[in-house]
Amino acid sequence: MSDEIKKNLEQRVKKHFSDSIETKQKAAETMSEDIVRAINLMHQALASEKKILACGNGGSAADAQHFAAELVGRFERERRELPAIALSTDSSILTAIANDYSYEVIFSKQVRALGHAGDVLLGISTSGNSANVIAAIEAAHLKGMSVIAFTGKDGGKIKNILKNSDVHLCVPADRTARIQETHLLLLHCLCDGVDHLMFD
Ligand SMILES: O=C(CO)[C@@H](O)[C@H](O)[C@H](O)[C@H](O)COP(=O)(O)O
Ligand SMILES: [Zn+2]
Repeated sequence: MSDEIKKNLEQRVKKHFSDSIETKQKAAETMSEDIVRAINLMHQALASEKKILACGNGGSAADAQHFAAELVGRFERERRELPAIALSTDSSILTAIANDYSYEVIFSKQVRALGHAGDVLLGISTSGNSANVIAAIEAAHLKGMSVIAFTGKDGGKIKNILKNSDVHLCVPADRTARIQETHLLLLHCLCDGVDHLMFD
């Protein structure tokens, strides 16, 4: 690799870092109040023995799993297990529903199967437009569940279907990578906030 190519790549890497930092700083300024609302919603559900269902596609599927692992296993401290299920993990359920019905209903059918009133759905979509996350939110509402939606860009279609009692955390960025990086930070804020309220 030539020195010029190396230098160019280093510049690109540094730009990712500075853009990511900038997005997160902007998010801290504009989103903190709503992040606290999300912590409160999740804490109220978990303190009443209710559970969290989480869903998303691609990188957001990984985020849903990451979050469920931190609630069921642990985040930063030893504490009792907290109930959470990622709806993106069971390949038999996912392939059967996508094959027999459609990809659009892979999460909503699981919400109808597993969700109860008082549970919380965490729906993650950087565009706010993934049809299967939208269908999951609609199914959650019909079940009497609350919704926390992680989006970005202009919030997409999801921003129009949320209720006042739901929480919409829309990252102020247009690039999917920046939005996803900030979503991960939001998840860790939720884990920390819930642990603090429940176990400190
Ligand atoms: O991780 C990435 C891109 O960084 C991709 O896998 C990305 O998550 C997928 O394209 C998703 O299908 C995008 O869906 P969404 O965030 O718009 O709901
Ligand atoms: Zn990604």
